[in-house]
Amino acid sequence: MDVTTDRAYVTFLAGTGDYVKGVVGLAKGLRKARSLYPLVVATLPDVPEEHRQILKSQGCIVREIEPVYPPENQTQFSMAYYIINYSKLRIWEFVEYSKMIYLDGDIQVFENIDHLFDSQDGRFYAVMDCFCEQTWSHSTQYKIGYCQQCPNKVQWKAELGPPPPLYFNAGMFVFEPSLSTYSNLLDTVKVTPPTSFAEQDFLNMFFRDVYVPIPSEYNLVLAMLWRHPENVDLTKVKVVHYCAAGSKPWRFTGKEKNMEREDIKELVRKWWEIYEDETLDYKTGLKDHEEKPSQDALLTAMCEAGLVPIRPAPRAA
Ligand SMILES: O=c1ccn([C@@H]2O[C@H](COP(=O)(O)OP(=O)(O)O)[C@@H](O)[C@H]2O)c(=O)[nH]1
Ligand SMILES: OC[C@H]1O[C@H](O[C@@H]2[C@@H](O)[C@H](O)[C@@H](O)[C@H](O)[C@@H]2O)[C@H](O)[C@@H](O)[C@H]1O
Ligand SMILES: [Mn+2]
Repeated sequence: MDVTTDRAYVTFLAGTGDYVKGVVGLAKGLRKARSLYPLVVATLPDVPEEHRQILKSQGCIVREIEPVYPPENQTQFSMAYYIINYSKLRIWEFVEYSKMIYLDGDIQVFENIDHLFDSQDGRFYAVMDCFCEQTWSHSTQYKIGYCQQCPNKVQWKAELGPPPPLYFNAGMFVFEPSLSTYSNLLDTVKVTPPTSFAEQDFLNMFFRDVYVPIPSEYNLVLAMLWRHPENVDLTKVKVVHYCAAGSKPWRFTGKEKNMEREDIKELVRKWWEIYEDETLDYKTGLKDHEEKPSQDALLTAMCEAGLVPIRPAPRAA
């Protein structure tokens, strides 16, 4: 596995609430999955200093971003707080990284997915979403019972025009930061009327021509378990997205619809198992007085361990 320093995972944190627990869980999950890359946390200004310190103590790279707001509009977002999710667009400005994997704070990575960083450039990789939840009741798809997860179950009616293009869940995606893309995103969002799924709808429109669907094992949208169980093999799932109503592990009560399911309770338990595992806490590893190994010593150790990092060109004498 080539190790380069210009790759990283990135998540987004806003507010003074408990999503910081989600991000801590994600940082520990990536460590447990032995990912080779750091977790960058794009934080809005309203994230308290105490939360930033917690994230830094877990080895996260904390980067403050400014909010991004869509144009004024009377849109009813599917969830009122979705308006802050437009701020995710700031991550395209993190151009010190050539490739990043975005993960929502309510996602857990249970198996290593570093290989996604080797996917072909110039594409936008994400998992297809599902239109069957109540959150989609505003949409034509929902009204006629059409879902891209089972396109033959209810045919898209020709009189409705072409079927909707493949649509991804924006809780996880592989992308390349770029100042030109960033500038284009911000210019376009200023003139794009907001819609129910906020930045998720916007990103689907923006990246429509380069979107490449990847298997649901990389972002299990929990509703798939009861909406399309035939499309889910839990034994293969690497990434779980706790986006169904009532499924956020750090505030789980089990009272909402579908939250009494044994598979849901097991996935929540697995999240807590990582969150509470102190052996997964970030350790600087070296006592302050100990000499940190030189870069060469680290690279030699990684070569010997078969990690075969890209060795920097020998320094000029
Ligand atoms: O109060 C909030 C709401 C959202 N988020 C971030 O925005 C992401 C998207 O929101 P959410 O996951 O709740 O949307 P869902 O996937 O459940 O629709 C979260 O995962 C967090 O990373 C946050 O930090 N604070
Ligand atoms: O701001 C819009 C959000 O839209 C998405 O969440 C939705 C979507 O997946 C629906 O299809 C589900 O029905 C719903 O439960 C879920 O919350 C993303 O996960 C999130 O990161 C963010 O982009
Ligand atoms: Mn989410």
